[in-house]
Amino acid sequence: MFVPTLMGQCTPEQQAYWLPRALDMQIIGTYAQTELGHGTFIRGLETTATYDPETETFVMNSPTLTSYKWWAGGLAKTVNYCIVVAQLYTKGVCHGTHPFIVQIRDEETHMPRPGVKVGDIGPKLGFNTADNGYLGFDNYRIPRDNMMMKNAQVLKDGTYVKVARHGKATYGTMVFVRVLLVNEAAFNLAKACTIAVRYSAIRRQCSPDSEGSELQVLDYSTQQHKLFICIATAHALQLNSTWLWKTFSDTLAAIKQGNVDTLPELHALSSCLKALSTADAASLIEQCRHACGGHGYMMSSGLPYLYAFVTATRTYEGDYTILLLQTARFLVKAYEQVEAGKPLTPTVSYLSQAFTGKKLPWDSSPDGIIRAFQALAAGKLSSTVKSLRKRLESGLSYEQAWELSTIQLNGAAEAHCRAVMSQNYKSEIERLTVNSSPNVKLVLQQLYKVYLYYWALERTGDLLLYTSISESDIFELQLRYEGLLKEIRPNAVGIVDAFDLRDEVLHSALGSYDGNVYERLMAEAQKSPLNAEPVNQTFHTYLKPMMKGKL
Ligand SMILES: CCCCCCCCCCCCCCCCC/C=C/C(=O)SCCNC(=O)CCNC(=O)[C@H](O)C(C)(C)COP(=O)(O)OP(=O)(O)OC[C@H]1O[C@@H](n2cnc3c(N)ncnc32)[C@H](O)[C@@H]1OP(=O)(O)O
Ligand SMILES: Cc1cc2nc3c(=O)[nH]c(=O)nc-3n(C[C@H](O)[C@H](O)[C@H](O)COP(=O)(O)OP(=O)(O)OC[C@H]3O[C@@H](n4cnc5c(N)ncnc54)[C@H](O)[C@@H]3O)c2cc1C
Repeated sequence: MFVPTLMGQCTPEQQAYWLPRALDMQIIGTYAQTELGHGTFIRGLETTATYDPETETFVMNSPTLTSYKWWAGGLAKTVNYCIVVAQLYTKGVCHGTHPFIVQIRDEETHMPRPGVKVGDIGPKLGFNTADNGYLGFDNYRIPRDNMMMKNAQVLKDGTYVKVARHGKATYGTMVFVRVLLVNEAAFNLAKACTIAVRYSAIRRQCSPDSEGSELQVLDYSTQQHKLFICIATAHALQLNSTWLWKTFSDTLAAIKQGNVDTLPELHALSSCLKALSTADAASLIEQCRHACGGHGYMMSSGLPYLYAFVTATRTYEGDYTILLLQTARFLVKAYEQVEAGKPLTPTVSYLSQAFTGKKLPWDSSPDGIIRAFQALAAGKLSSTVKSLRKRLESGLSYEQAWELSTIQLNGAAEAHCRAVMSQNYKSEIERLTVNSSPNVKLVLQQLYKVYLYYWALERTGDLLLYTSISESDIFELQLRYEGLLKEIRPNAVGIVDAFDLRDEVLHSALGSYDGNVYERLMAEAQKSPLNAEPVNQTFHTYLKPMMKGKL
């Protein structure tokens, strides 16, 4: 995050100085925004940067315990510089949070600079190879030029000048990383399903009839139900990530031309796609672990590590709930635009036909299911706005009414995102397979149908509310879904092989290409330090005395 922030928040002159140093690794940096007391609410950050025109420096301070920076990766022991987000004061006025480049350690000795308190935050659920750190300042001075001045400037005399065309321009790095995280979610989920599907083809358990041989666990319908949605979702996330990257690049190009009109839509999309992709990837990676039974619980399966790594992505760079609420703000505005007969931006354009007051006629084709997801999102949005307005009519302030409606707002944003993801999944497959063989097309279509049927069956309650789906339609869809799993089964191992992930990348005794699961589990077990000696010294120190009654 250090380098993208240098790229996004510095003037060309600042970039010319800092970027080559960072890219050459002459300096190592991190992004220190979150504090002990605040992560989500950026405006509530407490670190201060007060401009002193006498010395043309900013004085950095951590006025409270809760103002200590907390979490930045590599901050504890590795980095010597960091980007610190602090409340800017000049001429006695607070101008809100701004980013600063701060040297925290000596470039030669690596000692913390006087006035800098830095350390490690301790062990975490995962990410323990990263030295996430804390950081505090005691009247620590940095040169005026170290304020990142692309979007706002403090002149030598202390005059504050706002440059950016958009109030949230300094949040740009977060948007960029949210876009990247959708790709990360796809990649890590692909790893987990490669491990679990390969293992399920090797693992045999139970025999349906007492005479026959035991079945590969991959042949059980319930195992297919657990795993094929993981493969389908990995593709859904990958294709949505490519699409989002293009949307991001287009918006960035427009902003460079001075046009910020598409930024709100990008923010709404990157927020909900980051939220849903990281949450889905984490829960499906855990599902892959369940699918591997006891051996999935071994660190050597690779799955616990993957889960611990990915579940953090649901929180960092904007917590799941918080980001869905950001999308909800955008959706409520879109609702108001429909009411006012104003045009809508592309990803919410479906709303213009959705508020008919009638249930959408059920159609079980893929296009029909996508329309049903859109109807569901529109229906939820409409009910949410009704709740919001009822609360306003009862005399509550907008903020109070909004807070009381946040459960519904999150539901509407999640439904919207699922509809967007489903639509993109389908259209990206169609676009990318124009010249593909019929077999490749068939397999990819089977996968996106699994995604659509799975989520339709997960949301039958909502579909009953907002579409004309009947009990027999649901029954028919369930049978179709179960049939599809059987069609995919013969190709399942080939499909995960096609992710083309090398054994070194999977790092799993269960998921290696050669399928030598048991040999690898045993070889990994031999690495346990407890196997280094036939009798462990704790036997003599504790067990034997206890057994002899001498403890
Ligand atoms: C394709 C290339 C592939 C390469 C692959 C390489 C792989 C690389 C792997 C990548 C993995 C990277 C891993 C890096 C490790 C990361 C470690 C983690 C780092 C961090 O976590 S850094 C800290 C992140 N912190 C957060 O995200 C905090 C979350 N909080 C917020 O974002 C905000 O506080 C807020 C949005 C919740 C609220 O902000 P605020 O109070 O200021 O705003 P309001 O709610 O009042 O809203 C006001 C209006 O502003 C709009 N808004 C808000 N944010 C944005 C934005 N970012 N952009 C545009 N607009 C924004 C709101 O929508 C409001 O608009 P409205 O019109 O008034 O409704
Ligand atoms: C592994 C890891 C690496 C990280 N790396 C960095 C880094 O490099 N740099 C950095 O600056 N930060 C980093 N972070 C911090 C991260 O960005 C924050 O933890 C994250 O943004 C969430 O903020 P928080 O911890 O303050 O959670 P909180 O906001 O305290 O959330 C706690 C709970 O309250 C809920 N909540 C909060 N506000 C509201 C609201 N308004 N409405 C409804 N519910 C609400 C949340 O949904 C959540 O359930 C990292 C975190 C982790 C876990």
